[in-house]
Amino acid sequence: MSNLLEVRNLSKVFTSPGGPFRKARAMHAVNDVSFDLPKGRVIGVVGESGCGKSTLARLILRLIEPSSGTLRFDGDDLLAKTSAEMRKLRADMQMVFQDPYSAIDPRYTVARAVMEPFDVQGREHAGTRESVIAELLEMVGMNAGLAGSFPHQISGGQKQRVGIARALALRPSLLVLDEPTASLDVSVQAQIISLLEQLRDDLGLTYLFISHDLSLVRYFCDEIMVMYLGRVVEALPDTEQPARHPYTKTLMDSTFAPTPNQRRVITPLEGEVPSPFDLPPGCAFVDRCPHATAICTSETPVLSARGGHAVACHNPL
Ligand SMILES: Nc1ncnc2c1ncn2[C@@H]1O[C@H](COP(=O)(O)OP(=O)(O)OP(=O)(O)O)[C@@H](O)[C@H]1O
Repeated sequence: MSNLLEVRNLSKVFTSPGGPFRKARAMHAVNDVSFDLPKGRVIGVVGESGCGKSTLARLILRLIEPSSGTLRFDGDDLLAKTSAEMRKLRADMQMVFQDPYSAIDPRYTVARAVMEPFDVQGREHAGTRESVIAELLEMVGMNAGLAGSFPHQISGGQKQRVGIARALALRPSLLVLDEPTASLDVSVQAQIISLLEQLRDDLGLTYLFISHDLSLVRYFCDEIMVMYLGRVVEALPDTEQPARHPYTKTLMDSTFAPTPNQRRVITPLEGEVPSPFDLPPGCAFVDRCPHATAICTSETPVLSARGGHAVACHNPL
């Protein structure tokens, strides 16, 4: 299986400017992340709020520029592309957001929203505008009669279907799904997940699926990357693997749900996430880790693999 996406040592540092009473500070929102996404696979990226999931997504689509690292998409060096080349390439790599309508003018009808990618890219489409709109709406399980509706006239689930139709309009091969169901009711969440599964099969799509919800990621994805404060701390080659990183174990223990429509109780992790600006020396998880030993406070563990299962921990389980 060839790789659609290859990410190597990708980092993003945000700096906060200093002032008369404050030093300038740097924060590694994404820190030395490497992975391959083979064509047709679904990799889930999971972690608590602020761990860098959305920043990783935006870096991959080059919506923001990395501080260092390399990105290859279908064999091409993405970072060597000019902005005009990137604009064309973006047709092939699309993003679905948690709130699809945050990026769409509220005065747009459903029809205009799903056709906007053609207008922005100046692309021709096969068939009449009406037939393309009908086809896109059908693809996401929406009645063509809703084409003339405005966002306030349709439900949250329908809005997300419009967001997915928009993302599919130019027939991408990669979809980056950033918490696509997080703002939806549980039953609607399950419908959107099954739509995404069906689209993956029908269109041969490759997904990077970002979520804070490990049970959903385990249900939906082929592989899982667990992020903690900008770093990948564990990469599981399949969803049945037991956790080897104590952080992943805690996330797994605090959730249960064999399917997305059987909801779960989430027990919050104990202890504070350290400030991303003042990372302690050693492992960033040390203050919350029941297995920490002296080395964990002094040496940052590197991600190392055993049988395709990688973990960054001095005392893996
Ligand atoms: N443009 C920016 N400027 C400065 N800091 C930023 C910027 N974007 C993100 N950050 C910081 O980078 C860190 C990672 O944020 P990011 O949004 O990627 O996390 P996340 O895991 O997606 O969280 P959430 O699920 O809450 O969106 C956070 O500490 C955030 O405050």
